[in-house]
Amino acid sequence: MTWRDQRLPPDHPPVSAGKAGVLLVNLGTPDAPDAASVKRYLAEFLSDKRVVEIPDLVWQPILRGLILTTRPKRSAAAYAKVWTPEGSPLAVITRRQAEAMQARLGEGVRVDWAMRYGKPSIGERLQAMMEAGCERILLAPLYPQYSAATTATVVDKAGDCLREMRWQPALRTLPAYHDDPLHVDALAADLSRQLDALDFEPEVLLLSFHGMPERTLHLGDPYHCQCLKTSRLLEEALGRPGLRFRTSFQSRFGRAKWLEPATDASLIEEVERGTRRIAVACPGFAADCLETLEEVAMEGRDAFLKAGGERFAALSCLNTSDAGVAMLEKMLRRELSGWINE
Ligand SMILES: C=CC1=C(C)c2cc3[nH]c(cc4nc(cc5[nH]c(cc1n2)c(C)c5CCC(=O)O)C(CCC(=O)O)=C4C)c(C)c3C=C
Ligand SMILES: [Fe+2]
Ligand SMILES: [Fe+2]
Repeated sequence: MTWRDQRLPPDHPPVSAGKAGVLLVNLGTPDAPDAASVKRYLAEFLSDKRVVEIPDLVWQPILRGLILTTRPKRSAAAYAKVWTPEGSPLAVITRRQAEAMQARLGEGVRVDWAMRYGKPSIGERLQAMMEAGCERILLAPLYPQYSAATTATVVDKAGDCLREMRWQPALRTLPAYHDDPLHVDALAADLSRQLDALDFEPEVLLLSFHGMPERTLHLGDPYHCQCLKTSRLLEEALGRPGLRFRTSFQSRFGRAKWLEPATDASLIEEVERGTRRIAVACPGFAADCLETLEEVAMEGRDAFLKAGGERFAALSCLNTSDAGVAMLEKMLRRELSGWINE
């Protein structure tokens, strides 16, 4: 007989315990594609010291006085172009990924999802999981490549929330999976399927990753190297000798130097060197979002065609594709080892 089988005294608070849970986390997104919601979201996101590594005394006046007075309107217009009836693509896809994992992992594990910035928050979902009896939680930041600005800040936030709990869950975290054969094979299978379905043959496959300030590379962030490794492994796994591969970094923010080459400049450079047919994939994003659907698939396409390119295809992220959910299930089962019946 375990303590759980014993009868509790009548005045004892209710006990619900013994389960394992998985919390999928992605970056975060505004509640609505309007300037006020985007402002709230950006204020939280860009005040994170893991994201903008400038002392508050210098940064907060720039953020409050300049960025939050100009950017929300422009970003809201971009969000409006990709918003769906169910909400922001990033939130909708992350929720569907969690639903797919719940169906695959079964009732023995509780699967939930959260956003690092905005809603549903990590704190709210961790609390709900604890209340549902999850004494063991696998925190899964859905970033294939590690960076302090993404992966680490998810763990920081979970730590902040746990600090407030009397009864804490045991915590595991999903490591970055940039070179995990499960990830590389899933990307290769899914991108092959999409390339085969195109009505043209691209000359170039551009692999576009979210950028980071170049300084973070010199400070020891492994993000840049992990992006390049994903690219190399993906090129090998795709095995398409007729296709030329190229890696670039998108979404530059602020005045500092960011990782290069930039995606927008690379697209124009390709046209200048004679490329007319291109496909772009974003293997640093687990789910399609503003950066892939608007910046690459809309802005990138327009710029490429305007410069003289003829065919442009933006390929989807793994999202809830067969390859994507099969990969996620295998990775989660591996990380849950010993916590669930295999
Ligand atoms: C995939 C990894 C990501 C890294 C690394 C990353 C670093 C990073 N981002 C900014 C600034 C912004 N990013 C924005 C959107 C955004 N970023 C990621 C992912 C990474 N960011 C995603 C998935 C998204 C999309 C969110 C969505 O709602 O769809 C934005 C907001 C949009 C805008 O106003 O342009 C900003 C700002 C910095 C400064 C940074 C590294 C230091
Ligand atoms: Fe970003
Ligand atoms: Fe590197």
